[in-house]
Amino acid sequence: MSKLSQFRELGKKIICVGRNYREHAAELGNPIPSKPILFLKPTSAYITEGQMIKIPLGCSDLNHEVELGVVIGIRASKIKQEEAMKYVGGFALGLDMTARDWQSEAKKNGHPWCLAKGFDTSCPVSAFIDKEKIPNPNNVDIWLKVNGETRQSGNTKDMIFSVEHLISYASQYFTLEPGDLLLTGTPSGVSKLNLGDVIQAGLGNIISVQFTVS
Ligand SMILES: O=C([O-])CC(=O)C(=O)O
Ligand SMILES: [Mg+2]
Repeated sequence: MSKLSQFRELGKKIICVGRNYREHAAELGNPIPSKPILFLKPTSAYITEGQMIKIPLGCSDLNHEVELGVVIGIRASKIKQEEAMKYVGGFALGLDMTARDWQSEAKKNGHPWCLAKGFDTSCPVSAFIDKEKIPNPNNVDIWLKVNGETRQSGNTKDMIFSVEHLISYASQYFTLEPGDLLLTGTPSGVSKLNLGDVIQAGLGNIISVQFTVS
């Protein structure tokens, strides 16, 4: 299991969940989903603390989305919700950086979100968090500040679909592999970032990260 401390090198995919908090779905004018909305980011999107978030060329509305990340510990295919936690190796805090202008255009045209969500530096992550540090991932405070001002402040108990439900659901379609990261969706408060902004984000007082937009 110690290998999971390098989940970014080990994992083959980043599976993201969209609209998993009612207030965030509402703030973007989207309906509440009746089943999880999944999309992928490439692992080339990863950055870790000390690296900068880059505004992608041509993007004029880069947004932050703070999310609880679940790191898969054991290969999982078509598993039941009741057994899902056995396959969890640990956790991470992730930022689902989003080019909102590109995403809005893609939504309007029925195009994929690949570029809007998967560009280089679109997945800043914390260090690996041991599984024991988060005994109940469905009740964790999650927060994000920009230049010291709170923008997002939520709790994973407000997720529409629980961590167990998401793992089970995703595993019906993708074989989950050790090191894969599942980002569980963002609470409300997403907002536009500018050059030089400093983001601090965390899970309660379990972990916090800092990234600069450059
Ligand atoms: O772009 C969106 O709003 C969908 C999403 O990733 C989320 O809800 O976390
Ligand atoms: Mg997101």
